[in-house]
Amino acid sequence: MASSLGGRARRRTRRTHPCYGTPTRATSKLLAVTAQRINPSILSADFVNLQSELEAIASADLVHVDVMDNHFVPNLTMGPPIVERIQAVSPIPLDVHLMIEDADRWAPGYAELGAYSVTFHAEAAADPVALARRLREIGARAGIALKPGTDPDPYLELLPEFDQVLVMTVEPGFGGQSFMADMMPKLRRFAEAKAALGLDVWLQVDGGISVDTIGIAAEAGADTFVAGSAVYGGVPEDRIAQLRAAAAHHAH
Ligand SMILES: O=C(CO)[C@H](O)[C@H](O)COP(=O)(O)O
Repeated sequence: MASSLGGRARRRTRRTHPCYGTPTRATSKLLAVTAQRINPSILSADFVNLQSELEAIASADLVHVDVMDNHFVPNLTMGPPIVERIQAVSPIPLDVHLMIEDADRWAPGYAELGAYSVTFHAEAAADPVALARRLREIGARAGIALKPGTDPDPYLELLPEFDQVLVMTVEPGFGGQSFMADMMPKLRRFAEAKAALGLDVWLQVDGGISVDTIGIAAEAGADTFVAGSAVYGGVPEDRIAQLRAAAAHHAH
């Protein structure tokens, strides 16, 4: 599939991290024994000072970049030009979360600009498997996200096609919402499928993650935690350390 980001979608050097290396299928195998990941969401950062806000979270694992189009969700954030600049200056790899319609068309461009991981919504993709394969072919980790109301069943058997599953623990669109503990049975279904299939797919949660809720998600099988207001609502480095400690307490 050709990229639809026009001249901006030049292939970029993928920003790697000493802990991760290049995100190939082989690397993915090595990551089977890794611990949990804390991915701050820059949705809660000061958008006027993004570079210093990125430097403030250098102790995190990946930076979660929320791309919203005001169609798939009722909010608008950024597109390829800004993500490309974030990619250029971020001290840690990019975990791009696309909350946009027509993911089949737009997602490959984010992989081409060098994002380490690109997650699209199941509800916004016509052919999730073909799209995931395309993302992997470009060199990114392929993620699929499910809104709270989306049935996990069709995706359980597709798990080998993905490097990450994002179980939304709020309705996508805004930071600062309350954690939906009733998403834990869905998360457990994916954790069980992951174990049964012997996969190292990352299970991510996003929305309302704090020191009070991260343990609930970790207990249900999450290993990758997105936190916006919980990180940027204080001193980011301290908040990241606190979240890491709280998650580790409940690690599987
Ligand atoms: O995807 C998102 C919203 O759709 C954000 O990543 C999420 O809301 C993070 O914010 P918070 O941790 O404050 O809930």
